[in-house]
Amino acid sequence: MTAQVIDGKAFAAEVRGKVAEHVKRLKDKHDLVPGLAVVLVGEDPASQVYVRSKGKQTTEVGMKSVEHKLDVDTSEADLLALIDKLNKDESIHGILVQLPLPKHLDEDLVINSIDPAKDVDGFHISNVGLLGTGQKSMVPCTPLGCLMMLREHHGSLSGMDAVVIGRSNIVGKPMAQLLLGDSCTVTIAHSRTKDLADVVRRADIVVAAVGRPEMVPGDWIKEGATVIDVGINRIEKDDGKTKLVGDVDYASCEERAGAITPVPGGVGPMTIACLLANTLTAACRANGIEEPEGLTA
Ligand SMILES: Nc1nc(=O)c2c([nH]1)NC[C@@H]1CN(c3ccc(C(=O)N[C@@H](CCC(=O)O)C(=O)O)cc3)C=[N+]21
Repeated sequence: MTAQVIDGKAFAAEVRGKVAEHVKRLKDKHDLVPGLAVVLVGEDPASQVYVRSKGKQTTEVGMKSVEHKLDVDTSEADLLALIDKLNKDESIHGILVQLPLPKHLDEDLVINSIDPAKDVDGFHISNVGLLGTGQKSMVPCTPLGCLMMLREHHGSLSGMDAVVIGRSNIVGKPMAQLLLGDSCTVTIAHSRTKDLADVVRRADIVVAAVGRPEMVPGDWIKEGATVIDVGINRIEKDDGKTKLVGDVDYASCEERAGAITPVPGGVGPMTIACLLANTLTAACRANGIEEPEGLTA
């Protein structure tokens, strides 16, 4: 079997189109412009590229984009003061603090100081708890993007066997919650899992989110399974140039899977599209306006 390629880039463009339509409606009907603030501490070049592309896409869908670039040695008190200011700013509906933060800053403390209603990353403990209990929450962007692609491809996920490889708070755990919410039988595997190959071989859906380049070989994949590759790893090729690869070995997995997301052009673009969708959702909720369908879990 040769897998159908799930085109995350095209799907993300569709999602952004939907977001843009709703943003226009908010402006016309309610004179409301959703605003997203992105906070970047330090000058990691990869983060800067990512923040720039978020800012550009935010403006393109008609929303307000604000970037705060802070010095790498910014104090915790100063960062918390900025978040407090953004929490109180009525023109800002979404706040994203780019992770990871420099070592001297307490990530949990910082994330939990964001108003949960503006926590468009869905990382605040209160959103984590709401998601875990099946209540309305802000849903983390990467898992939400994966869920949207799975629903689009399969329709219903009910009763499917799903294996999530990776147990991070930002992808693995929330992904498992979302799949459970859609009635999958969910296994969370990780670096200590015994017989990982056998666990993965049972899966109708494999979500790879470990951050290890090409670690899932094709012979772990059940014939016809759907493979969602969350990894974005920059590796050096033999000729000294670099390229982006995922957490699965694409060439061999593609031969066995029924469907697969590529890297780049898969989960990555959907993550940013979902960030915009979450900002729109947050703006609607903050103003008691009915939120659009199909843009959240
Ligand atoms: N609070 C917080 N929230 C995040 O969501 C967050 C974060 N911090 N820190 C950094 C990571 C990374 N991340 C990416 C999103 C999209 C692409 C993306 O669109 N990638 C393109 C390729 C880009 C390229 O060519 O380098 C693709 O996969 O096609 C990449 C990386 C979100 N992150």
